Amino acid sequence: MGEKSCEIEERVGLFERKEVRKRGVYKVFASTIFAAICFIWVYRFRNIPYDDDDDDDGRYWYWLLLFMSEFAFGLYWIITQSVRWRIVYHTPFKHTLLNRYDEQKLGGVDIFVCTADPILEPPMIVINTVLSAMAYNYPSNNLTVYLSDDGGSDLTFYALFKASIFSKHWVPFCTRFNIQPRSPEAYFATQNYTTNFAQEWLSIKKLYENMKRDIESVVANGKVPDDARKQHNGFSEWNHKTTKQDHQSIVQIMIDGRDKNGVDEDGYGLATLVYMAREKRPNYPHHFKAGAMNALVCHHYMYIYIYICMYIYLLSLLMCLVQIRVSSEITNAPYILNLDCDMYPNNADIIHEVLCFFMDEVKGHDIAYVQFPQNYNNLTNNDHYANSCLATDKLELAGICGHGAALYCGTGCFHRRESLSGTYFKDYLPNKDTNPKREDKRTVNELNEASKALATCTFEKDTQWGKEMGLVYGIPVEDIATGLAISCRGWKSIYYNPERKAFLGVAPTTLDVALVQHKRWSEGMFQVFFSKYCPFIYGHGKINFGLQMGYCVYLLWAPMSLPTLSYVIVSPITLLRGIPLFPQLTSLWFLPFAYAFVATNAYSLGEALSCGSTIKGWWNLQRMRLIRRTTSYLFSFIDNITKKFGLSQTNFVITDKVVSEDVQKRYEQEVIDFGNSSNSIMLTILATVALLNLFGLVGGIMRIVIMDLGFTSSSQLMIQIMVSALVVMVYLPVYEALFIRTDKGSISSSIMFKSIAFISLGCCLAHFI
Ligand SMILES: O=c1ccn([C@@H]2O[C@H](COP(=O)(O)OP(=O)(O)O[C@H]3O[C@H](CO)[C@@H](O)[C@H](O)[C@H]3O)[C@@H](O)[C@H]2O)c(=O)[nH]1
Ligand SMILES: [Mn+2]
Repeated sequence: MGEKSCEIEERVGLFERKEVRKRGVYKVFASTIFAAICFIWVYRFRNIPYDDDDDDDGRYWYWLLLFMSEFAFGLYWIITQSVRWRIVYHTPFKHTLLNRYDEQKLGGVDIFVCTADPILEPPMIVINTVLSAMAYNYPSNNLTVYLSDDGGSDLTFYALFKASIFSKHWVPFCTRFNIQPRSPEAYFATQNYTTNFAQEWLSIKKLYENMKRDIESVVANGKVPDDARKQHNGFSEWNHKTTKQDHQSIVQIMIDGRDKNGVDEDGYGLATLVYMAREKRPNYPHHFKAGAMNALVCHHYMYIYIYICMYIYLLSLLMCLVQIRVSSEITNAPYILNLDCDMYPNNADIIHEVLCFFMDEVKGHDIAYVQFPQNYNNLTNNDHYANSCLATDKLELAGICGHGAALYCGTGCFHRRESLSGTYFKDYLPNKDTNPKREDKRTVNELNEASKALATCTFEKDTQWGKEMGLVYGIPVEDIATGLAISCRGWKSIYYNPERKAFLGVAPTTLDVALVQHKRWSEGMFQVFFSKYCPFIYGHGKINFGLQMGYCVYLLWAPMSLPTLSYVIVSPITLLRGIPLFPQLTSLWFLPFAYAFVATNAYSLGEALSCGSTIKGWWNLQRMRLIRRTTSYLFSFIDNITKKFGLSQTNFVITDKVVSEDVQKRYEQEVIDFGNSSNSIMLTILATVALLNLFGLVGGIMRIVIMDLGFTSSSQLMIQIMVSALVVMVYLPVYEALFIRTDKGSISSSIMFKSIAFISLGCCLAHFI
């Protein structure tokens, strides 16, 4: 009986949690790899060549380096098991939700779109995201879209102004014909002319193209024409002195959902649309994206702050006045969706699904946020920059979910408002008033002015913003640190990867941009590891050990550069010098090395294929992994160290979202674009590693063939030959870019000469060890 009622209770929930079964086989397999790793450690430890003094060729040091590397690889492998041990998926039941609740009572959603630069992030991309967010299948009076413009640019404002007009046609078009995706650019690019509503299709497309032409020409000129300025009061906020780094706070409500004029062409209400550029002054740190997010989140808390002050200082009679003010905020919706400007909503029904998680009567109250994977709409078939992380999205993040949490990835994440403000779960009192649409009598102008005060530089001074409240400051991956902090305050979170992708963004299309992005990520994550937020310390006793380890899979990207680099340098150098470092083929000790290598790679290939990758895609991933580890991660490791000594400061290099035609063409042909690198030192290292392994491989083979080494000596060098051969195979496109290609995306000869100089210097030095 008890069992039965339990089953019904499961079914009446708004979502279901399912653990992937049959992981037993995997666990046995993983144990065999673990055994192999242990054997490798034992072999290294027992055979340290102390007494190799007959010819002092530095074998001891090379050996030690490999030992440390293998130790690190092994430990890292163990850490990665935490995200594969218990894989959990969630399914929401949105029909149950809609049957059970009146849609109007579901609660408001505030959508924050962040942009930072009208050149790197073209306003057309930004407004496509805004328009698709406005077109969600959700009651418009409960939907507000805020655009946070860290660029403080009137070009972006102009684009948003145009978009606000276009939305009056676009939103009803979307709902009338129930189309997807609702980003106009993506829609017109992928959905062909349809005969069902040909007339409307053509006319809306024309409207869109006119708007696009206007915006693009204004952006190209870099100046909003005077007649356009007259169309909206908001333009008066900009004058000739306004710059990106120096301007007052600007808040403009572009569409007021309460207003009679805030309706679409069919007479239905539209979502409220707000433009916001927080104040920026040269002397105040602005904390990049985290600062932008906090300026948006804080609306609500400013009032709570006033509320508390007044409570203490004023007569209780005044209380009701204050309360009126608290409840008469701009929106103060209970849920917040956070989006990067290039991540457009691709699934118009997703809000209902997310609310299933938050509103589940039994399991929903402790969920702080629901994170979606980062997906892209511009990937090539074999994804040659390995931008999509298929296995990460399908398995690893679901594996972290097995520990009751999700990684907050900065975009495509729905938050419960309180969880972002630093509230501990134990102190959380669910707000029963889910319909925050206030009966606010203030005019748009009054609201604009009131909100400006909340977006000033000084507002956060001496407060807990960026520390205990809001998104964490001072770390380039504010998202990861914030998510961890929320989990440690007792909240749960959910990772949800629905069939139809919820959001699509723009992936980097050149190697340079891809590496810079990974540098920022790995740097930020390693910084988290070394900050007070280190999961093992900060999370101790608050989150389970598996989750602490799960975080480290990502936080430790940067230091993993060192063992990888040691491997791909030591192996060719010792080949050139004929120093054996591995067991020979006939020795039993050869087995653990071979097994660990073959088993982990075969598994990773199988995993990638089962997650929808191609063989070539997997191969590309191996190349990118090696490139990232030897460049981006290395530099972020070094930068982290220099930062510790105060030699450099946190920075946030924005990912470039524009591409020239030439670059786009190479991208579509899956040809790696090495060119135009702002960071030629990364390319030099890349070329050095590639050439060194080529020389090592050739040198090693020649040594065996020409010097006619006996079987024993040559088989002792076999693993080193294989390591270098693998690097050479993975790096084939690098040699092509060095020696064959002549296009703009190839590697310049000056870089080649620099690397050859490096190698010669390195080999000379190696002789002195
Ligand atoms: O001073 C800044 C810098 C950036 N941004 C915005 O932050 C977002 C992410 O920047 P982007 O350059 O596209 O970085 P990505 O590497 O693509 O971003 C990922 O990684 C970041 C952390 O490194 C997270 O903040 C992002 O949400 C996540 O998508 C963009 O919308 C920017 O407009 C700001 O609002 N203010
Ligand atoms: Mn981005």
